[in-house]
Formats: sequence, structure tokens, C-alpha cells
Amino acid sequence: MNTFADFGLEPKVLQAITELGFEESTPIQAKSIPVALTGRDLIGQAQTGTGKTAAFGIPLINKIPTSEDRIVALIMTPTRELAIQVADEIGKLTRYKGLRSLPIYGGQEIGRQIRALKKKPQIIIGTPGRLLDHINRKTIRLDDVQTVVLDEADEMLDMGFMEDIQSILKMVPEERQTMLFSATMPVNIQKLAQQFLKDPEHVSVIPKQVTAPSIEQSYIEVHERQKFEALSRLLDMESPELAIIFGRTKRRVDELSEALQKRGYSADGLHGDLSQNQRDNVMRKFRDGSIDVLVATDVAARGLDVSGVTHVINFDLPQDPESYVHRIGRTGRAGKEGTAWTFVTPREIDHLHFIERITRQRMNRKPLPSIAEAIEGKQRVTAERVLEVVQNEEFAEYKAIAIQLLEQYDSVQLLAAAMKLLTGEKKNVDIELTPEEPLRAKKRRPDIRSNGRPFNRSGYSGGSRSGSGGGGYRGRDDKRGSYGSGGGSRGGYEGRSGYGSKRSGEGRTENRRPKSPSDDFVNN
Ligand SMILES: Nc1ncnc2c1ncn2[C@@H]1O[C@H](COP(=O)(O)OP(=O)(O)OP(=O)(O)O)[C@@H](O)[C@H]1O
Ligand SMILES: [Mg+2]
Repeated sequence: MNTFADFGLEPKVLQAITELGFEESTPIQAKSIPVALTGRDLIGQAQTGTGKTAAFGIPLINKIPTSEDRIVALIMTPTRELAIQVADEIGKLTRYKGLRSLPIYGGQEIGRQIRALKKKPQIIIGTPGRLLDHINRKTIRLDDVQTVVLDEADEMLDMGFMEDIQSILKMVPEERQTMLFSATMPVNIQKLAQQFLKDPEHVSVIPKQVTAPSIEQSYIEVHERQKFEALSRLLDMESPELAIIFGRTKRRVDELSEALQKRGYSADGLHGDLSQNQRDNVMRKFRDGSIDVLVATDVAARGLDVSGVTHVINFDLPQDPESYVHRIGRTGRAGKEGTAWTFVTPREIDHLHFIERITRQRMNRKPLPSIAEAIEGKQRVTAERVLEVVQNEEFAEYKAIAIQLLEQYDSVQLLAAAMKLLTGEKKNVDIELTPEEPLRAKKRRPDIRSNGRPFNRSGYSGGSRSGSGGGGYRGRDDKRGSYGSGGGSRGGYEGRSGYGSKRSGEGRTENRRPKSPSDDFVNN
């Protein structure tokens, strides 16, 4: 068993880890924490949801003296919500040590950030655009930074942030420790590594496939026009605890979340054109369970850790295999199980097979759920709800009326009628979504798992950690689990638009993703 005590960490850091409920280190933590503690540069790769945040967070926190009052550590993330989430986890890990960490991201009032910076945080977690903004205003100085982490490094590169990262790292002393982390390491990450890292140690825990082992992956072949019906049936059949549905464009996300609401689902949409306030609100509602379906663009694909997400549905096929890996990785986290469904139109089937080849993981082909299956799913949920009330004996005040009714009517008829009311009929509104262009198949390219190096077989077994649960779908109450970081009350977001925040105000979008097929997509 790999306990955190073996790393020789400070007692106060150890205490915070214990409080988070982490009993054993995950494989990526076990391998990278000792390396990071030596001060070496590091490239860390491990499947989604396996604790990479703590893998860089713990050693980073451990080495900062409490008396420090300069910015000595910088963590960069591709999106606003990830900056907030990582800051949240870092905050929890520094609870007893008493370090100060601060998220810095576009969309938030800059004056507020400047005031917070006056409190002399030692750790900054930020998105590139807003960081540069502060550097230019001289409200952030990086002259004393000793540790830099690029979380989701490949994504930042992919989005065209190389220049911004270069400009930021020019402000950081050469004498420093630099770490890159992601679940996917395409070959072009080497370029970034060569420029910014010195003789890095590669720490990779990718056993067989890059997708997390606890996610069941299926696809349904469906025509563009059938997609919404397929989605409704799927949601009814599966009745997810919490689900994230990915759409290709902002328009798609808007239309789809509105359509789901019209049909009576508790859904809301998230993309980069919403104001920061709207984004925060949607994330807060999703994290606290007041909505159970989040419809999002790829802005929500990376790093987001919301415990209780049982399902990911790709309403539109993802652009590339990396996006697929990260999208479905929003479920099946920390050893829990998850289910991923992907809709594919007949013309896109080659693209789906391309994703399968690159991820070396086959998806199960499933038929469109039938109306009967959808109804059955809904009835099952109603029955479960009824039985829960029965078991908890939460019905005392209804007993008298029940007895009265049973004197006049048949018990089966009564229960069936009550269940019908409880199940609720889905509103029969017509839904027309604007069709999306199909994606074209791509040529095969190098493996995304291994960064061109022989991959590591020693790795991750998925179920080996204690405290990581495992048995399938949890009840609502368990949603926050014991993993900690999913329970943060804040939920911010940074759309792709947020990157350009140094040049743009809130909500403005910039095309910085070179390979995107349409403006709609890049502005996600
Ligand atoms: N040692 C541990 N034991 C139990 N839970 C852990 C441990 N380490 C991390 N976790 C929890 O696992 C969840 C996933 O962690 P994290 O978000 O760091 O994953 P990740 O590897 O960065 O995933 P992604 O690639 O999607 O960004 C979090 O809720 C975190 O609190
Ligand atoms: Mg992460």
C-alpha cells in the first residue's frame, strides 16, 4: 500500500491530505511525488480522474516555507473553471500549512484580483490571458517563482497558447522546477517540453488504454435529425444521477439545453459566450445537484471534477481523440464507475473508428433505445423513489388518506395512478435543432498515449485504492463523496474565449484554435 506518510512530507501537509480522505496515493502520485520532491522537471501522464492535481500540488506545497511572502509557484490551466477548481484543491491541501493561493482568470473583475494580490499569495493558479494582463500591469511579478506547473499542457498548446506561455515563462527565472501534466501527450508536446523543461523525468501511468478503465463506452448510430429523440430516450432509460452532454458548438448547446428544459429535464447550458456570472451559476447548480444535466461545449471537457457524474453523452462526435478521452473522463473518476455514450451519424462512422484506433479502445455498438425501454427506465426510477420513502418511513402524514382511499379503491389501481403522477409525463413539445455538419474522418497519426516513448506497463489497476469506492451509481447524498474537490461551492468557467482576456472583455471570443472547423467551435 502506498501511503502518503512514505513520502516524508511535512506533518501539516499530511494532515490536510488525510482530511481530504485520501488514504492511499494513486499510481501517478506514487510515481511523481518522489521525483517532484527532488526538484527535477517532470512530465506526468495518467488517465483522467486519477489525481494528477494532487500529484503536482502536494510536492509544490510541501516545499514552500510558511514565512514566504512572494509568488513562488505558478500553475497554468487552459480554462477558468479549471483554475478555480485547482485553486480550490490547492486551498484544501494548504489548510493546515496556511499558505495563500489565488486563482487569476479572465471574466472576473480585475480590481478584485488586484486587491486579492495585495494579500501576498505564494501560489497563483491562472489562465494565460489574464496572467499576461497582470504581468503587463505589473500587478503580478514572477521574478521569484521557483515552481511552474502546466496542467493540461497539450490543450494549452493545441489552443495556440504557445506564445502566451512563452511570454509568461520569460518572466520566470530559469532556475526553477517545471512540470507538465495531462492525460494525453501528443507528440508535439515535445516542442513545449524542449523549450521549457530541463532534462525532465517522464512519469507515465498509462497501462493499456488512455481512457480510464472504469468507463463503459458505447455508441449509437443515429441520423442527425433523430439525435434529440435518441437523447430523450437515452436519458429516460439510463436516468443518470448527473450527466454531461457535449455539443459541438455554442449554438448547439443553447438549442439543446433549451429543448431539454422544454421537455421537462433539469438541464442548463455552458459555453464560452456566457458571462462569467452565468457560467458560475450553471456550474454551481450542477455541483449542488439543482440541475442534473449539464450541456456543454468542449470548454467543460478538460480537468473538471464533479463527483457524481455518472454519464457523459457525446451528442456530437468530438473533434479529435484527445477531446474524446477528456470528455468521457468527466465520469469514472477516482475509481468510480461511469458510462459514456457517443452519437455518431452514418457519415461520421469512420471518424468514430479513427477515435477507437487512436485510443485503442472499442466502443460497444448499441441500438437506439426503444420507447418501451425509455418508459421502463422512468418507471424504475419512480419505483426506486417510492421504495426509498417506504424504507425511510417518511410518510406518516399520508397514512390516514391512504387508508381512506384503500377502503374505496383497489390498491394496484391506486399505486399505479400515484406512480403515473410521480413519473410525470414528458411534455410533448416539438423540437427542431439546427443540424450540424458531419465531421470528416482524419488520417491516422501518432499514438496519443505514449509521447513517442515506450509506454509504461507498471501502472494503474483502477481498483487498487481504498476509499475510492467503486460500486456504480451513487445516491444523491453520496455525490460529494469523500474526495473533496468536487464539493467546492464555487464553480467558474473559462471558455476558450477567456484566453484572450487580456485583449478582450468578458464574452468576447477569439479564434485561437488553429484546427477548428468553424468559428462557432473555436469560440467555445
Ligand atoms: N489519493 C487519492 N485518493 C482518493 N481520491 C483522490 C486521491 N487523489 C485524488 N483524488 C480525488 O480524485 C478526483 C480526481 O482527481 P483529479 O481531478 O486530480 O484528476 P486528474 O487526474 O487531474 O483528472 P483529469 O485528467 O480529468 O484532469 C478528485 O476528486 C480528487 O480529490
Ligand atoms: Mg486534472
